Amino acid sequence: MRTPLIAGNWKMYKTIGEATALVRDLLAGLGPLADREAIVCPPFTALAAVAPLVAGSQLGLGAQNLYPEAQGAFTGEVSPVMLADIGCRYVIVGHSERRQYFGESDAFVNRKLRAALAHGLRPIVCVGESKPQRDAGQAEPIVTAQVRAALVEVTPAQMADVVIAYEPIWAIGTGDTATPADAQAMHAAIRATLADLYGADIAATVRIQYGGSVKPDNIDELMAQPDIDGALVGGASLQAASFLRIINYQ
Ligand SMILES: O=C(CO)COP(=O)(O)O
Repeated sequence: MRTPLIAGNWKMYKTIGEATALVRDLLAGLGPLADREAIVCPPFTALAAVAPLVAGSQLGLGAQNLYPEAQGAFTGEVSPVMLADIGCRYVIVGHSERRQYFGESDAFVNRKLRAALAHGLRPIVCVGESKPQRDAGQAEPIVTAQVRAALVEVTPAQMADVVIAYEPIWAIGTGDTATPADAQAMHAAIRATLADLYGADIAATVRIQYGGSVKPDNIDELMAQPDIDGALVGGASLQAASFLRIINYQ
């Protein structure tokens, strides 16, 4: 019912030359993807070079951020219209690095998510707790509150295009991944929140990815969990061999 989505978030890595080389390697190594979807999210500067390479291929394209207006005097920003124009289908919103380093609030993340939807992009909205929050037993209320805040004024019909990524902050870039059981518990709590907001039928269709130190050696057990519908992969998406192994999870 839910087609798992494996997404590579390249963050601030890869020149145009490095990006196109990686995409060529991925395309060369990718077998048929019957039961799953795979995308890459390069930095803005590489999108135009990567787009024609992946067009018509099995690899989809996403961006890492957007500004929630179609156009205007917003120096340095990139609009959803521009991302759709360049060939993006997905866009990451609310990554913890943006919340932490660029002060993005829940309300701003919600604006971005709705702007993405309004322009035909599928938002991948990131939620996740910090280590002190987890240690204080607050992980679940914090994450489910982030989900509710991100989805303010999002209609049931629009939920078909929304992807949620649970990324515990303490697991990002640390090698310290959540256990499959802990990740599953949080994914189930997120799905229960979606059921509360939209009903069980819609909640059952929304894809919830796990992110945070996803590697070739832990992807299989993560994907075996019933509520884990894909992965948002940082470091291990920067090399073709490791990302291909993750895409080809068992
Ligand atoms: O933040 C992440 C993906 O958005 C996860 O990064 P790592 O896979 O490098 O931990």
